[in-house]
Amino acid sequence: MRVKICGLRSRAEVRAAAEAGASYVGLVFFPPSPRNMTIPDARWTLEDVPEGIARVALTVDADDETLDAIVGLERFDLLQLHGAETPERVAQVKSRYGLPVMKALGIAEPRHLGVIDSYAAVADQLLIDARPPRDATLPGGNGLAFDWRLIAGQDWDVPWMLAGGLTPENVGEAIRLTGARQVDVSSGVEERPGKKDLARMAAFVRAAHAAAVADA
Ligand SMILES: O=C(O)c1ccccc1N[C@@H]1O[C@H](COP(=O)(O)O)[C@@H](O)[C@H]1O
Repeated sequence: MRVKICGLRSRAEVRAAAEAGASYVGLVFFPPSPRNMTIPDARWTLEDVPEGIARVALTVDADDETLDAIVGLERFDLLQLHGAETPERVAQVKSRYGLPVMKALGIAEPRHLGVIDSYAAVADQLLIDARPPRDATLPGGNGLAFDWRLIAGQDWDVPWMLAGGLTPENVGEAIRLTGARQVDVSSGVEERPGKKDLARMAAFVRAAHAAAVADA
């Protein structure tokens, strides 16, 4: 079981996520988000991440100039594209930067599963998230879950992560229903938007690992 904790905003939060056992730590580069990270602050925030933990940069329909600045920090191992990027754009980003790319896809109904294969053909990983409401400011990080039965028994040609409204309380059931081997959380481990709750991060990782062991 691999856990990603996203929307971290300080070195203390990154350290706590690592100590809790996260396999991925994520920073959000999206100004409307309460978890937004500036490029200069990211360099310092990720200065001493332990070896073996993947550092993820989350962007939303970012242009090349923004991605150049983020990748130029030389701090990231994985790019998470969380906007309306097409499969062509995913392929372009992957080849321009030579970093693995994880494409986030929002689902709410069976018909939304249809596009996933075209992204699996170009992305290194997929992140299956809840589809945000039409009037949402953020395309993710809304603490919104989808009906996990939609993807029960599904698998794709590349590794995938389950996200959307996960919490220490529900992640076990989500793993049991979907068979996810990787899970991602942001708002479910916060004390308020943009501020992580260190005890909830640890509880989340414990619950995810317990469900994976129970499943094995
Ligand atoms: O967290 C954000 O602010 C955010 C902003 C823009 C796009 C995605 C964002 N977060 C990602 O959304 C999912 C689910 O989050 P949550 O656990 O439901 O709060 C997760 O991948 C976050 O990384």
